[in-house]
Amino acid sequence: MTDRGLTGLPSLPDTPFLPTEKNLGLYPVVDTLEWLERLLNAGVTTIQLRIKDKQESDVEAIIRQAIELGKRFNARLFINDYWRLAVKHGAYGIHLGQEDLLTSDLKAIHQAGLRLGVSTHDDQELARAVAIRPSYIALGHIFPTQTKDMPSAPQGLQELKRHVASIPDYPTVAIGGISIDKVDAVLDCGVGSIAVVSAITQAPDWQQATAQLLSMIEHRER
Ligand SMILES: Cc1ncc(COP(=O)(O)OP(=O)(O)O)c(N)n1
Ligand SMILES: Cc1ncsc1CCOP(=O)(O)O
Ligand SMILES: [Mg+2]
Repeated sequence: MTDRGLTGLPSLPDTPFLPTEKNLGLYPVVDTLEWLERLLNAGVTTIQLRIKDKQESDVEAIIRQAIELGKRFNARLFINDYWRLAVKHGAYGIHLGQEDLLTSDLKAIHQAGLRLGVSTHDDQELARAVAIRPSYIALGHIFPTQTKDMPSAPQGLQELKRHVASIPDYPTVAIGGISIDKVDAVLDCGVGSIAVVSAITQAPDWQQATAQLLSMIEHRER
């Protein structure tokens, strides 16, 4: 029998994905080895390499080096999208969106012992994510963002709070348009982690922005 009825996905692992920290803290999402190294040196412990729309052969060397770097810093490095390369090179974890789930081998990822983060935008996607029993669930986008074209409207803080409350056993990550001035309000919704791109990479002073974000988010961690 398949799970297509509930999840639309052909085949799910029999047990949950490996756990990760309940509160993943500050979670920068970056697209180069240079950013990874800078941010790991600045004290970031959860991070994602998100390279878009390249051939696997063009990104394999970068992904391999990123995974080595993550291990050297004992960091939780999630690879976005390129799940085959993440499995091949033994990443800490993988991040997949709803569309990615349709073309990924979740059993292979699970069997290889990688953690899995899944994106969600609404109640239906949240139900599908829960059926997969991933390591964390991302909720977004929370506010308008310039970084990624989003077909749906931002979910806002009220929906974020409701979604977080509905999955108390999962580590949660909020993403999308989260600038430093919005961090406290997002944390008030109960999320364990805040993922950011532009709040760091477009900041006038990325070191100052990273230090401030780390201190605001760690200060609130339980
Ligand atoms: C932490 C986190 N949350 C959401 C996303 C978005 O993933 P996805 O919907 O697959 O879109 P792309 O990032 O692949 O364009 C993410 N990467 N990280
Ligand atoms: C990758 C991604 N997924 C949902 S929103 C987003 C981009 C977040 O970037 P920013 O923090 O600059 O809004
Ligand atoms: Mg994706």
